Amino acid sequence: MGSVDGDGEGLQADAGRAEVIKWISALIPEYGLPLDSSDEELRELLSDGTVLCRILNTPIPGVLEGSGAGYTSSEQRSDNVKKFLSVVADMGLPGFSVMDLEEGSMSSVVDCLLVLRDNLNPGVVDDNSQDVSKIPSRKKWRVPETDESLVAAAPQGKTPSGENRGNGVPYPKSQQKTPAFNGKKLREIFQLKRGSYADLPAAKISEMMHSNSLDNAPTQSLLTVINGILDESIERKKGEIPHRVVFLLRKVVQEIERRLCVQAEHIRNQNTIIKTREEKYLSKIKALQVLVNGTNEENQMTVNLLQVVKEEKSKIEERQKLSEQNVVQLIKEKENAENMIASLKEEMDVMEERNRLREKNVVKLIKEKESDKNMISSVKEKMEEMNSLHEQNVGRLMKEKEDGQNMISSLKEEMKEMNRLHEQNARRLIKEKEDGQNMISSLKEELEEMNKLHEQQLNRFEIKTKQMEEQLATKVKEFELHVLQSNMKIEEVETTYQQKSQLWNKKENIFHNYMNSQQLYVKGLNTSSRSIKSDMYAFQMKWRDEISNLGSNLKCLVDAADNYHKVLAENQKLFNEVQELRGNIRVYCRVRPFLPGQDKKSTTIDYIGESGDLLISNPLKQGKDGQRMFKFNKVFNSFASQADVFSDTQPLIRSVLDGFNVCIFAYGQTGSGKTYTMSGPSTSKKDWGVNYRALNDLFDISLNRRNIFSYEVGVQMVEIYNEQVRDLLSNKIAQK
Ligand SMILES: Nc1ncnc2c1ncn2[C@@H]1O[C@H](COP(=O)(O)OP(=O)(O)OP(=O)(O)O)[C@@H](O)[C@H]1O
Repeated sequence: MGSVDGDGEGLQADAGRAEVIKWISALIPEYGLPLDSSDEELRELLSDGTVLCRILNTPIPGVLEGSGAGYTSSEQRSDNVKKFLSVVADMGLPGFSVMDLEEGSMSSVVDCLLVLRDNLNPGVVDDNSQDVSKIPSRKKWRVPETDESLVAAAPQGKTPSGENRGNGVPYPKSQQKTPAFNGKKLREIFQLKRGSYADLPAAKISEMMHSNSLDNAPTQSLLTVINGILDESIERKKGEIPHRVVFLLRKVVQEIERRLCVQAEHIRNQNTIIKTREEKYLSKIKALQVLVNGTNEENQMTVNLLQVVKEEKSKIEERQKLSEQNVVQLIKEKENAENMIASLKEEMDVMEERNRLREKNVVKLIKEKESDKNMISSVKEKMEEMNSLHEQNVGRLMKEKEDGQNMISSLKEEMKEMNRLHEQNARRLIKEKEDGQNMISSLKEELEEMNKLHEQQLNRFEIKTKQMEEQLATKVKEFELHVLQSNMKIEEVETTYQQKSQLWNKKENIFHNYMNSQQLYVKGLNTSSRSIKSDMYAFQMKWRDEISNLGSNLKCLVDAADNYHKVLAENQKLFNEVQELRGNIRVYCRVRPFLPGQDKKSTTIDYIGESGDLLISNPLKQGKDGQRMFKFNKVFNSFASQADVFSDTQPLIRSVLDGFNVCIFAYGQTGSGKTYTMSGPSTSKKDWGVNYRALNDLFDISLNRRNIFSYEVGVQMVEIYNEQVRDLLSNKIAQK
């Protein structure tokens, strides 16, 4: 007894690969591979991408245009694979790396194809069947709690940048999809009344699915479609939601999810832009503040410089004042010196006056001397006169000598007295003269000394005056030079000061203008920043409201999905009841076509009815026995395919997975086609008999329900021949 559940990963991989090979063989029979093919054989089949494109093109014709078979260059092969991956990504399914197709494990490729098969479910399941394969996918779309989870759950192929999602394959843009869907049809779908979604033709839904109209549809319309489908599914308890509608529902939910992601991304981008702008504005404001501070510092420096210039100016003014004071002092000194010179001149005048007086005195003394001389001469004359008189007297006296001897003696005495007196006077006069002469000489000496002193003083004064005049002149010159230099310096400083002050005035004006413009600019920036902030706030509020609306809608959707599970369970129950009502025991008849070499004219089939009637005619028998009518649940004519035969038994397979016992067996004479019907003439999927198809369905459904149920499948193959049961899978040949 063999079990399909493998314990190891290798077994699982083999089973998966076999599934994929089975599916590919069914879709494209000419590429059929044996089920036990290796990874390398599968890689060889898929590596040029043609088979992958055909896998998509077969159930969805035209989804990949221009990806035909035949000789393909390496670029074409790569293009084919990329196209395939882009469509898979657009469907929101996991992909694989192009490198996986070239080397290494094929597990990711096999997984991708299995999921794709589950999603496409190509032609095996009819429209009435319940496609439970969406259950795990719906679980994947569960409404995320936060924005981050929204982004994480988003289909990566829908990222705005359209970049790889880790496998190095770029996703195509929406323009690469199938031709545009007619907008009218989309509106019809969006405006459908409740209960009419299931009636939408598959072609219309398929057309819409492969267009980009969902991308352009308003979110409210998409939500209306979801609500409509869910309402309809709840109301249609006895029916099921067709696969195409479920696929539409899934597509719509996927679109909403994508929009949520895009919106979240958009909000995040807007936030980043606002933050960047804010940082930019802050840095600009900082730069302006730095500029203002720098300008203030520059101003401060200029003010300091001006202060220094002012101080220098005040120093120069002080120096000028000092110089002026010096000049005044020098002028005063000059005046003093002049006064001194004047006083000295006056003194000199006084001395000259004195000298003049002294000269006058000397003249007076000389005059007195002369008068004394005159007096002496007059005295001498008088004495001569007296002598003459005396002689006259002597004569007379002689005469009177006798008479006058006495008198002569007395006269002699008198004369002697007179001579003594005269000698005394002469001596006194001589003395006086000598005194006068001494006085004159002393006066002369004194005068000479005075003159010498005066001359010396004069010379000194003159030298001093000259020196002072020279000093004064040099000082005046120096002072004039100094004053000139100071004036020049003051002029220079004043000019530079004026120039600098003009420059700084200009700079100040420019700076003021610049500051005003910058302040206006900053005000403008602040205003625009505030308006942008308020816009963004409004925008965020709007998006928050919209996201909360979407959240509540999605919550409703989740609730509806929960209800959908309940309805699904009810539907399953109802389905099994319907199967029971159709009959627990069903008998089908299959008419085998003639084998090669058999005479086709010898057929006994007269009539095959739609409701299971079979009329057999036997030309060898006459009358009633010649024709016999049989009644079956259904009769398959000789042209019925394996799939036709299986289609009626297929619903029963699901009942097996819901816990019902089902037995299908073939009955008939040797060579009637039992083995053909149950097993099929070959392993090609087209030729699969009921067994293979039933097992395939079992595996498919159990795989789709793997997140909900865990099934254990066992296979037993027995043959009952001549009322003896034989185990056909036993290794022991004789075991019964
Ligand atoms: N529907 C059919 N179309 C074409 N060929 C058929 C069909 N059914 C049976 N055959 C052919 O008829 C022959 C006999 O079929 P098959 O072996 O299935 O008969 P059987 O009932 O299993 O015989 P047995 O009881 O001896 O095993 C086979 O060659 C098979 O290919």
